[in-house]
Amino acid sequence: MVTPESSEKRVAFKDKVAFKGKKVLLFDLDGTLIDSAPDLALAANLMLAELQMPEFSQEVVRSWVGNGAKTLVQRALSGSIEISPELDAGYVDRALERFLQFYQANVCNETQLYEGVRETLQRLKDRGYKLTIVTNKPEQFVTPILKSFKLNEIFELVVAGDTLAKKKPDPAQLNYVCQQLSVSVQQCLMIGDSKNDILAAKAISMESIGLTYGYNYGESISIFQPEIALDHFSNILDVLS
Ligand SMILES: O=C(O)COP(=O)(O)O
Ligand SMILES: [Mg+2]
Repeated sequence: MVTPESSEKRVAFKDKVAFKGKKVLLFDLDGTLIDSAPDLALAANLMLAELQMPEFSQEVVRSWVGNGAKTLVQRALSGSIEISPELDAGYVDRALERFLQFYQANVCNETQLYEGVRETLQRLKDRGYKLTIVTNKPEQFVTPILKSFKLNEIFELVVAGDTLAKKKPDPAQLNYVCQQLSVSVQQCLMIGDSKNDILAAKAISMESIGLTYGYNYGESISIFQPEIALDHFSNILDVLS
């Protein structure tokens, strides 16, 4: 869906490059490069079934993705995006262990790259940009997914949800990319589908692109005011030189 705000910005940026001086692109993974919701929902429902708890549709699980595996498990056990304060920590840990096992076994069953992702990444790399991943997904899943899509070589750096002590919306992972690749915040651009991506970027005044097709808890990404909101991954080529 094109919101009035994103249409206006699209018109403003039409026929000209919107982002200048960028060297490094930071891509979110789930909901940006890959649609992983079917496999996340499967793993969550296998865990819930084992615990004899109600299962949820893929659409509902999709709206719980974005803050890493543990939060997803807590939301599934609560049956809501709001985590129940009554959840026992030991129970959550045991459920999480099972979720991780089920997800590991099904990490790339139905997960798909969004349309245009492979070609667009290659064209951006050919234009000289360094490509990186900044995801809240645990590292143990990121590597097999990238390998299964033969995308492990295209990224200069992968920062996963458990690489550092903090994850998005905290900007620590974004700062880490700047340090590791010796670039300034202004030379970087965060590209993601969720408010976590946009808020992390804003926290350090990094510019960002919001993608409208991913998982943002059922809300429009434009609300969080990325510099621009795009409906298709390949539109990134239009706003970068
Ligand atoms: O694993 C998640 O919760 C979301 O991961 P993402 O940061 O790649 O969207
Ligand atoms: Mg995401």
